[in-house]
Amino acid sequence: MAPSMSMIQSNQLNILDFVVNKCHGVKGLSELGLKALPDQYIQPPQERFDRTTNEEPNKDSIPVINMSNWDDPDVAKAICDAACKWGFFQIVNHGVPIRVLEDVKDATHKFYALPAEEKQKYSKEWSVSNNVRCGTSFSPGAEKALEWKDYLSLFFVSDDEAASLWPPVCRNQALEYIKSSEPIVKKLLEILMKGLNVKEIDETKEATLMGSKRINLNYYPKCPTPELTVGVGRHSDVSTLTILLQDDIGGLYVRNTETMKWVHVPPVAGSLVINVGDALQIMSNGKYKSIEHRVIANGTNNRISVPIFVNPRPSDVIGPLPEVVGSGEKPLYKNVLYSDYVRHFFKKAHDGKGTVEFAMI
Ligand SMILES: COc1cc(/C=C/C(=O)SCCNC(=O)CCNC(=O)[C@H](O)C(C)(C)COP(=O)(O)OP(=O)(O)OC[C@H]2O[C@@H](n3cnc4c(N)ncnc43)[C@H](O)[C@@H]2OP(=O)(O)O)ccc1O
Ligand SMILES: O=C(O)CCC(=O)C(=O)O
Ligand SMILES: [Fe+2]
Repeated sequence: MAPSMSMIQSNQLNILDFVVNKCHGVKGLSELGLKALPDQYIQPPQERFDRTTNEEPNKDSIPVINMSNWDDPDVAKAICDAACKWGFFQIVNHGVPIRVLEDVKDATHKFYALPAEEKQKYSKEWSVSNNVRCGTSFSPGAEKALEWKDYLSLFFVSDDEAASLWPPVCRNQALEYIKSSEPIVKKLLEILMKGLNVKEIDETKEATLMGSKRINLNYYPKCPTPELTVGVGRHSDVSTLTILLQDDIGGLYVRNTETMKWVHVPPVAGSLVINVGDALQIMSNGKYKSIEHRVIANGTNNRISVPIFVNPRPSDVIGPLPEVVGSGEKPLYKNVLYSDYVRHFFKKAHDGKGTVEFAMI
């Protein structure tokens, strides 16, 4: 039987079964036209976002950096400064064609427009590979309150694997976005490494910095009571760098670690948001910051975002780079197997900056 509003009101609908197991996601819930948020999504008061108390009043903003002259020392300085202070910046004139960005946004909408039964083929239960996973919230089994977000997560192994396993409606667009962002990723890492006195990125270092990639297609549907829930709870990414494409709706907030208030990352047409992840914070011995961020739920609009997580390979051991701690600086982090680190991240609910404690000395 197709679910209806009255089934929800009379508690006949098993929300978790509908959203998680049947793969309708929160998009399916939103499209039922709910007037009230199901209890499972009600966050504790301290995790809700109240603009009057949480938002940075002086509108301090993360930098927008023009990459057209990427060899300019001022550009390199702006990038390293932003990575130290904010852990976040936006880039424009980055060399990724606007058409590629538009195509991957369209493809994201097309994927989420598929019937639930089609999306279910990629769910944890049915997917033929761990590298392809459609889900909702973050870690529903570990969360006290769910997050108002659906996702498709694609771990890139090879073009051949993507061709056979990734959903046809978004496969080529996701691959093209990954491929065409590679030059800017390399350039950013080269600049950031120079800032740490790493003169050359040899093959081993390149693999540890950017040897694996995961792309997520995130969907945040319109929410009946957005002030009671979150799109994504407070977390830092476990990547080396994240390259995030957002649409024009807005809602991503970054922690200002000086004031502890939250700063909005406004959509800038044609831009990409770059953030430092935990792996780079660890490798840089804390010089570059993997900053806490969150996404609010929206009562009026559906929103999408498409992050590419650029990571070490799962089999890499990461720790402070010898170039950083070689001159006697005290290491803040121990060496950890990257897949252990990521598994630790995925097995708990979002907990702000909690994950990095796993690697602290
Ligand atoms: C989804 O909402 C998110 C996601 C994020 C992500 C931020 C990032 O920075 S992602 C970059 C992570 N790096 C990598 O993926 C590269 C390294 N990968 C690995 O080492 C492995 O793929 C692995 C992650 C360790 C998984 O290994 P494996 O043992 O083969 O796989 P499983 O047994 O299936 O997974 C273990 C555990 O993790 C959960 N999980 C796996 N993949 C995902 C995923 N893509 N999204 C969510 N959860 C995932 C899986 O359910 C398992 O948990 P169980 O409790 O079910 O056993 C930031 C913010 C967000 O809101
Ligand atoms: O949707 C966004 O703007 C950010 C999503 C995010 O933080 C993530 O997927 O790790
Ligand atoms: Fe994130």
